[in-house]
Amino acid sequence: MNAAVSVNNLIKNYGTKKAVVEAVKTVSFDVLPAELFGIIGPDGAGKTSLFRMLTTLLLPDGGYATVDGFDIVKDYKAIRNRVGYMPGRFSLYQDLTVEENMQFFATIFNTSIEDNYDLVKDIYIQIEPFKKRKAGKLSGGMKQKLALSCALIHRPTVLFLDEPTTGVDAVSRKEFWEMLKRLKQQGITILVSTPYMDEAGLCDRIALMQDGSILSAGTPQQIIAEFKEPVLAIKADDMYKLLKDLGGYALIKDVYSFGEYHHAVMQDVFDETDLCHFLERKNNYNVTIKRTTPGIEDRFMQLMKN
Ligand SMILES: Nc1ncnc2c1ncn2[C@@H]1O[C@H](COP(=O)(O)OP(=O)(O)OP(=O)(O)O)[C@@H](O)[C@H]1O
Repeated sequence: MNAAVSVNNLIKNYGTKKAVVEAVKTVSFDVLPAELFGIIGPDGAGKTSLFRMLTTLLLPDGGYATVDGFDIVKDYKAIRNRVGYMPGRFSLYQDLTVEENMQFFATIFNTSIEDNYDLVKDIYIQIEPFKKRKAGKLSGGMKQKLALSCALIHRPTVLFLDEPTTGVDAVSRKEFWEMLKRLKQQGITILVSTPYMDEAGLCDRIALMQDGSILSAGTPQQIIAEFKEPVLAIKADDMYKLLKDLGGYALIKDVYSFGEYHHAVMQDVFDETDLCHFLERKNNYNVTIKRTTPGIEDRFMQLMKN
């Protein structure tokens, strides 16, 4: 099957020769048609630079890529007609109403809301009651739905969503991912970037990105399976002291905060009772230790430290 997006050793640098920022460093990956592909990485990882190159808004400094079979440099006009792009910020005209924003984006692409209503209906219906309201006066979740509707109005084959759920409440985030699943079922290829690890599991495949490089790519299950060491979830009354003390235990390879627990990556052979006694001797109170299944975040931490 031909890839919907094919990225080969793509490079983006900013700045001058003296002070170069290597935002994207020889990145390669493929996305299949109708795949939901996530680029997962913290702020500054290079996600926006990558998306802006693939949507032809930024020229690469090296490598090449195709979107829907078209070259991102030579065939930029064809690509612009085929992709939908929802940037992290500023994609809407705040002074235009919901309806006017939709009409504006439809007009740019020489189409109309009516022509493609079936594609955006599910999403647009939720904001239609506010169609006379200015975009600037919408809640975060509603802005996000409007931005997605605008990015879809010309029926793109590939959709790029740059951190679409940043600053959006938990319920709207969940609804948003359900919308993405439905769009995928309609055959749209979706590339979505996010700093949230919990969203990685909702993608068909993901690439973990940091400092301009892809550290690992595959299905969420494949990435989790790369993590081989045993992990313990540990908590006590004073979590700060606990973290420091865990760092001094010989059989712990790595330890970091993880929600209400700390995660300790253990050597293959260890004894939980011995660890508990060690922590109690150091005056940690109400210590709880339990074996836990590693997730994508654990693998990311491991890759970042290597
Ligand atoms: N126009 C620019 N000039 C100089 N450096 C830039 C420019 N744009 C981005 N950078 C730098 O390139 C690196 C990658 O930034 P980029 O915005 O692509 O990452 P990101 O993963 O999308 O992060 P964020 O969510 O913070 O935007 C960062 O170090 C950033 O400071």
